[in-house]
Amino acid sequence: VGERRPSQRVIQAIDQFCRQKEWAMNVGDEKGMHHVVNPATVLELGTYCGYSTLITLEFNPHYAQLLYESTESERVHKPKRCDVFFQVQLVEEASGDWIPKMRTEFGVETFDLVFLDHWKDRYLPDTKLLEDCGLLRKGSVLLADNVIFPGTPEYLEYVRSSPQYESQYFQSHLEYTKVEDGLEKSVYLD
Ligand SMILES: O=C(NC/C=C/[C@H]1O[C@@H](n2ccc(=O)cc2)[C@H](O)[C@@H]1O)c1cc([N+](=O)[O-])cc(O)c1O
Ligand SMILES: [Mg+2]
Repeated sequence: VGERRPSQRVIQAIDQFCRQKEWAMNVGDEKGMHHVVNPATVLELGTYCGYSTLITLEFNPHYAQLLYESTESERVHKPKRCDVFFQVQLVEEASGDWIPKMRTEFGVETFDLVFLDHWKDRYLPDTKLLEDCGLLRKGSVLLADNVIFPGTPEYLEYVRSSPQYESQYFQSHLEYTKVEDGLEKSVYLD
């Protein structure tokens, strides 16, 4: 068990603070994302404090600044290797505006993993946008936080009833609490 990477120490400090001092809406250490296959191209919708970030969309300049400081990454278009294993590219825009630009602005063909953790009423429209823009391929994984609390009923209904997805619920708790919540993992079948 080697020395924790700086980013892991930051995560540990965030979890400790949110458990002991002040709750915050990070996906948290219990739900986590550990059961998701090892992705190469990841889109995160909703950076917040950068707890779980890779290519991430955030339009609140305050949260965006937090990410720059915690990962020494530069502003969008000048991706900087902020860790041995991945680049962080932060887009300070609304998901609905920028998903259609992912191919032209970043040369993304398709995403291996999309982590949905932004406004809950954006999960469904943004999923349909990703489909319409051809940014999902056979096997792409949508991982959605908060499908129980605060809840994303329309999104859940869609991915669970659509023949285009194989969907699975990972029961857990709302971060740092005993309230039920969980992650929905939906594999795009194309
Ligand atoms: O509301 C929640 N999350 C909304 C997150 C929103 C984040 O996504 C960004 N964004 C970026 C791009 C956009 O297009 C829109 C928003 C916003 O600027 C914010 O940083 C939430 C709430 C609870 N809760 O217990 O109440 C628990 C959770 O785990 C949650 O995730
Ligand atoms: Mg969340």
